[in-house]
Amino acid sequence: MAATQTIRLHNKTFRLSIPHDRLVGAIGEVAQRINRDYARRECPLFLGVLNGSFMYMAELLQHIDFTCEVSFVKLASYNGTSSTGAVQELIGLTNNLRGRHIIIVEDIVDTGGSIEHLIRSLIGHNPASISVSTLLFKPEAYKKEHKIDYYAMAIPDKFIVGYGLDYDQLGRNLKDIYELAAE
Ligand SMILES: O=P(O)(O)OC[C@H]1O[C@H](OP(=O)(O)OP(=O)(O)O)[C@H](O)[C@@H]1O
Ligand SMILES: Nc1nc2[nH]cnc2c(=O)[nH]1
Repeated sequence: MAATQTIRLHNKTFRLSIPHDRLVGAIGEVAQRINRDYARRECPLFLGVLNGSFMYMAELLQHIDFTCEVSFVKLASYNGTSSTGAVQELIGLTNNLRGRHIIIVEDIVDTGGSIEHLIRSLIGHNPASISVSTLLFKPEAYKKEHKIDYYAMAIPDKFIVGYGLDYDQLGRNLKDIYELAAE
């Protein structure tokens, strides 16, 4: 079924930006790169960042063909359509990470504040390696140094919702990605 062209969440209008089939195709391609790079590493751990990563994690893992573990942590920095700049504490990390190969799974890397905070916390646990995988990457907004190893799509610096991403908690269930329309 064709995707709805515009939607309304709270008081804002969003228009269709990336249809579901393009998301799934791009995720399949990034998964093949991860499969090649991690084929010989012992039991890598995919570490999803809640809430937004649940859709990307679910699709990505269906394309991964090596033995792996999956876990989730939570961070939160966004309020409404702009960053609060304050990344909250990492919660929910129960795994022993010493010597593990960790692949962080994010829905979006924007300014990079969240992944920088997460990477700093993870380094303290002495993992064997850390890489970053994200569904969407905003290169124009990114302000940090850490390499974004695996991104399915680079997008312009516009606020988007859908496929796990929210506007004030709404829109996470949308199967396509929508961008904020000019008022
Ligand atoms: O690169 P940044 O500028 O830090 O932005 C990216 C972060 O923002 C979103 O999380 P958010 O804090 O909105 O929490 P959520 O996943 O629960 O919606 C997203 O899931 C990333 O974690
Ligand atoms: N929903 C949503 N969350 C974000 N977190 C960082 N950037 C974005 C964005 O464009 N949309």
